[in-house]
Amino acid sequence: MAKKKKQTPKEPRKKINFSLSRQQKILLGSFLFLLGLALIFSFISYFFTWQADQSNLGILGERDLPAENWLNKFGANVGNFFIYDGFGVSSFIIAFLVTLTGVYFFFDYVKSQLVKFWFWGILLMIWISIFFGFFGEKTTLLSGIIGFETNDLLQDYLGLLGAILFMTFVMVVYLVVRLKLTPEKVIAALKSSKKNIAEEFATPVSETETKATVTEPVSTKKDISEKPVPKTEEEPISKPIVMEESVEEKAVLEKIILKSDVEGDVEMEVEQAAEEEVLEENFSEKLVKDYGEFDPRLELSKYKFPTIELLRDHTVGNGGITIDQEELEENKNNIVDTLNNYKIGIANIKATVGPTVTLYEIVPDAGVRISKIKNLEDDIALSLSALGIRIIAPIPGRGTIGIEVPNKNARVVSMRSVIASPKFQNAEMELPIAFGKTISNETFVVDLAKMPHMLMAGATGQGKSVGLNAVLTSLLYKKHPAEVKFVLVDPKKVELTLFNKIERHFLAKLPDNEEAIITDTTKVINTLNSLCIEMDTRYDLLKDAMVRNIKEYNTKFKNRKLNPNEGHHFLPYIVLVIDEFADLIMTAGKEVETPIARLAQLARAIGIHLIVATQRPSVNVITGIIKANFPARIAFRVTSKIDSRTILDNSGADQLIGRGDMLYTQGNDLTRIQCAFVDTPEVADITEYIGAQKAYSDAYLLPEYSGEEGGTNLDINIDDRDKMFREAAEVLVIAQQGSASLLQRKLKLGYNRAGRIIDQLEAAGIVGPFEGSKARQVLVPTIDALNQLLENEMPTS
Ligand SMILES: Nc1ncnc2c1ncn2[C@@H]1O[C@H](COP(=O)(O)OP(=O)(O)OP(=O)(O)O)[C@@H](O)[C@H]1O
Repeated sequence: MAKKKKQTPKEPRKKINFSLSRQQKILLGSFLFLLGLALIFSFISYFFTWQADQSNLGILGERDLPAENWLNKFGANVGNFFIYDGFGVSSFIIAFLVTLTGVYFFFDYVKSQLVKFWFWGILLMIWISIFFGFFGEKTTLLSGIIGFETNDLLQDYLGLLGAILFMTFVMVVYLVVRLKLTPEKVIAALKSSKKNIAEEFATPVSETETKATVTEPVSTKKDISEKPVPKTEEEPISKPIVMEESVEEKAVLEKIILKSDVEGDVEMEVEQAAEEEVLEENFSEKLVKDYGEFDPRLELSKYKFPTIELLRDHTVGNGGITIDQEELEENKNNIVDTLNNYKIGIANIKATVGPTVTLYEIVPDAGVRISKIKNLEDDIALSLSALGIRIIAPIPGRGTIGIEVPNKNARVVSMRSVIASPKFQNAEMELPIAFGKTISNETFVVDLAKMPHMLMAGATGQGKSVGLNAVLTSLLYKKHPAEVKFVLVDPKKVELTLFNKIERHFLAKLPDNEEAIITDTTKVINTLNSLCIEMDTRYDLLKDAMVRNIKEYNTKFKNRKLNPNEGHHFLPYIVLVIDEFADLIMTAGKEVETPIARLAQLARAIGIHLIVATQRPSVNVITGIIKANFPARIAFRVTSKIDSRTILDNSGADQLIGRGDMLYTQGNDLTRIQCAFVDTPEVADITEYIGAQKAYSDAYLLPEYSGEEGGTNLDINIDDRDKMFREAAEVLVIAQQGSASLLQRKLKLGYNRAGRIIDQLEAAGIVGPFEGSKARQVLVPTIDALNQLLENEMPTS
C-alpha cells in the first residue's frame, strides 16, 4: 500500500519545512521583503519622530490624528514596539532578517542558511541591546527597555564587572562559533592591516617583500567592486582574493599566502580547504517535498478494486453453520466408548464445530500414554465409521488430543465471507491470501511474500483449481495492478483462461508471446528462464540501491532516493502460478526443474513467488530440490499415505474428505482448513470488472529470452545422443505413441532421461512437438523407415 511515511524524527525541528509551490514562494517572498523594508523605514523615521508620536501613541487608534512617522501610525507603533519597548537600535537586525527571508523565498534559495541567520541574528540583537544597557537609562533608544532591564538584572546578580565579563564571554562565543575566528586569524589579519598601512607610505613594493595575507572567506559583492584590481601582471597580489559567498557554495577556501623573509625565496601559497558546508536538505527530500512521494498507482489512479458484490454467498440454502446437537452427542459417545474399550479414560472433552469437521479435544485421564491413543487411530476411525477422521496427538501447544470428525452436513465457505472478513480486510501484508476457514471458524490469512513459495497437491477433483482461484482472487481484491503481476502457466489450457481478460492489468508475458497465459512447454521454459533473467536484473538493482529486499527497494524508490535515469523503477511483485506441474516435468524434465529450483532458491528477496500445483505428488515430480525450496505446502485430498508424505512429510492428506478440505503447513504444524469456494462465474465477473477498466498499454513485459532453437534441444548433436536413443526410437515407433512415460516403463529409465531422449527424438524428426497433455505424434510409421532415416543421418562432427 502506498502509505506515506512520516519524516524521520531525527530531522532538526527548526528546519523550515514548508512545501510551497513556486508561485506561493514568490508571493510570500515579496510580502516579507516589502514588510522588511517597511520596518526599516519605520525604524529610521522613528529616531526622528518618536518624541512627537509617542505622546500620541495612546490615541493613534483614532483615524484623524496623523503620526509624523514616514509610515504613519503603523511606523510609529512598530517603531515604539521594537525600538523603545524592545531592543533599541539593534531592532534593525530583525527588520533586516525579515527582508532577507523575503529575498530567499523570492529566489527560492536553499533555506537551511536562513535558520542560521535568524538564530545568530536574534542572538546578536539581544546582545547589542543588553550591551547598550550599560550606558544607562537615558539611552533607552539604543538599548530598548528589554535591553536596559536585562542589563539591570545582570548587574543586580553579577555586579557591573560580572556583567561585563559575561557579555564579553557571549561575544567570544559568537566570534568563535559563528565567525569561526581564531587567534591565529586575528593576528594574521592585524599584521596584514599594519602592512597595508605601511605600504601606503612606503616606496613601491618589491616582489620579495615579506608578508602574509589572510583572506576573509565571507565577503559581499560590493567588496569585489571596491577592491582595486591589480593593474599589471608583475604587481604582487597584495590585496586578499575576495570570494563571493554563495549559500549554495560547497567549499569555501581560505587562502594563506606565505611569503618568506629571505630575499629571493619562492613564494608559496597554502590553500586550506574550509569545512564543507552541510546541506541539511538532501536532494531526495527536496524532490519528495516538491512532488510528493512516488506513487506507483498514479498511471491507473482511477482503478477501482473489485467490489464484494461480485462474489456470491454460497452458504445461502446451505443454512450457515448449524450445530447438530444430536450429531455432537453421538460422536462424543462413540469416542468415549471406543477409548473406554481400550481402557483409556477421559477426563474432559470439548467440541469445536468447524465448517466441515468438528474437532473433539480430549484430555485423557492422568497416566494415559499419548502414543497409545495415536496407535488406535484406525480403530477409532472404524468405530466412528466416518471418512476423514484425523487424530492429532497431542495438539501442539495445547496439551490435549484432537480428533477431527467430519460433519454430516459440510458447509461451503464462500470466498465472499473470507474476503469480507476483517482479518483479510485489515491484513497489513505484502501479498495477503485468504485461503478459507480453520476448524475454529477463523478466516485463515497468510502472506505469500513470507511463504515465500507454495506447493499445492491434490488428487483430481478435490479442489485444487478452486484453491488456485482463491489465491488469485485474494490478490486481486487487495492489490493494485501496479503492485503485482501474474505469470500463469496452464498446460490444461482451460483452468486459467478467464484471467486473459486482465492481461493488460495484471499479467506478465514474454515480449514475443501473443497470449499471456502460457500453455505450451517450450514457452514455459523460455518464460522460466526469462524470469531468471528478471531475477538477476532485480538483484543488480537491489545491489545498486544497497537494500536487501524488494520492500526496502520500493520504499526507497517511492522516497525518490533512486534515480530512474539509472534504470531504477518501481518493482511489482511477480507471482508465478503453474497449474499442472507433473505434466511439465514429464515433458521437459530438467529444463523446467533447473530454472524453477533456481527461482525457488533465490527469488524470495526480489519479489518473485512461485505457486506450483500438481495432481501427482510423486517423488519424481516433486523432487528433493524442489521440495526443499517450497516450505509452504498445501494438500487437498490425495489417494495414498505415500502421496501425503511426499507433499506434507506427514500422513493426513489421505484422510481428508475432499471438496476443498485441505491441510496447510509452513514448517511443522499442520492446519486443517476448509478452502474458500469461488465459482467460475464469479471469477469471470471479477476479471470482467477489472478488464473493463482502463489498462496499461500492454502486459508487463518480461526480459527477452531467445533460448535454444525451438526452445528444446532441437539441435542436439548426433554424437551427444543417449545410448538408449535407438531402442527408445524403436519402442515409440512400434507403439506409435510419443510418450516419455512409455519410455520410462519399457526401458526402465528415469523420467529426466526419458524426457531428454524424447527431445533428441524430436530433434531427429522421429516424434513431433509437444502437444500439451496429449502424447506426441510419431512421425516415422515403421521400423524400416526408422532404420532408413537413421542410416541417412550424417554425424555433425
Ligand atoms: N472449497 C470448496 N468448497 C466446496 N466445494 C468445492 C471446493 N473446492 C472444490 N469443490 C468442488 O469440487 C469440484 C472440483 O474442484 P476442482 O475443479 O477445484 O478440482 P481439481 O482438484 O482442480 O480437479 P482437477 O485436478 O481435475 O482440475 C468443484 O467443482 C466443486 O464442486
